[in-house]
Amino acid sequence: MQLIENHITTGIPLSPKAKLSARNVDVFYGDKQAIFDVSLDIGVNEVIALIGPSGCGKSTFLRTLNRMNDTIDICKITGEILLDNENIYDPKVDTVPLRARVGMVFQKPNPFPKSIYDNVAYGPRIHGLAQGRVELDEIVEKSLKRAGLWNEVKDRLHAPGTGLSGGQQQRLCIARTIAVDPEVILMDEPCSALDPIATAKIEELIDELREKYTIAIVTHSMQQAARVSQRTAYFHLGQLVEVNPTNQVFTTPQHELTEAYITGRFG
Ligand SMILES: Nc1ncnc2c1ncn2[C@@H]1O[C@H](COP(=O)(O)OP(=O)(O)OP(=O)(O)O)[C@@H](O)[C@H]1O
Repeated sequence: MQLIENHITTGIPLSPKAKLSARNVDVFYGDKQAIFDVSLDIGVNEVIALIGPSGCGKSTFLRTLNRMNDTIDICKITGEILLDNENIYDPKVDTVPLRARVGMVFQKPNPFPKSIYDNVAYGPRIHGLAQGRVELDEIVEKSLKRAGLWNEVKDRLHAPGTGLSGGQQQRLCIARTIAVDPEVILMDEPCSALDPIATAKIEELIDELREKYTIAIVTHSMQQAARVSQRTAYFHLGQLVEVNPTNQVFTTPQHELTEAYITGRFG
């Protein structure tokens, strides 16, 4: 693998404080290297979009940020991911509370086969976040409100989550993530299974969630990256080629590979 010259990877977040910092991260699936020496800071209350051609390693990199790759046996990671300056790959880090702090929303909405209420209450119950029913009810209501779903479901909280529309299911999954009070939300193409109206709702929601959380979103849609993110990171063949303010990436990209991608010359 030839390393790409002239990375534009200063990686300095727009906000002064980094919430997550990747340092020299390499990822291997067996003998095959999928991520090459990626360093990137993600700021507090920032939405960063990860873009690039299919197979460039966006999802792999995203999954390093909450050790979701641990679930893949052949996957090995070197380097460091610092969350508030602590390396999440330190052997003493427990991945269960880590994944509550750094929650994840997947491409395909994946509610549990439980009621709407129990989907949201699940995490708070296992993490012991509520003292009793009243507190749990409050967490469920607050999370559904924050995910913009409360008004649509408040009269049927005990109906199955899987009975909702695709867009509602994705907002339910966001409510489930929010319910355990995360600090970072990772989103892996959260709208790719949704229609344009449901997509617009999730995009509005991402903008609102930014006030409270740090968000990293993988997207195939450059329009979506432009609408929701403050910075955009362009990946190419497992390398981080450029990270810059989103409007700059889409108007005056600094690297020729970014320019080729955004002008549709490959991807
Ligand atoms: N579980 C796995 N086992 C082996 N190789 C994998 C695995 N997951 C991803 N890869 C490989 O790692 C590389 C990066 O894949 P990844 O899914 O991270 O890219 P991506 O940019 O998110 O792609 P896409 O946009 O198509 O979702 C690819 O070559 C892919 O084949």
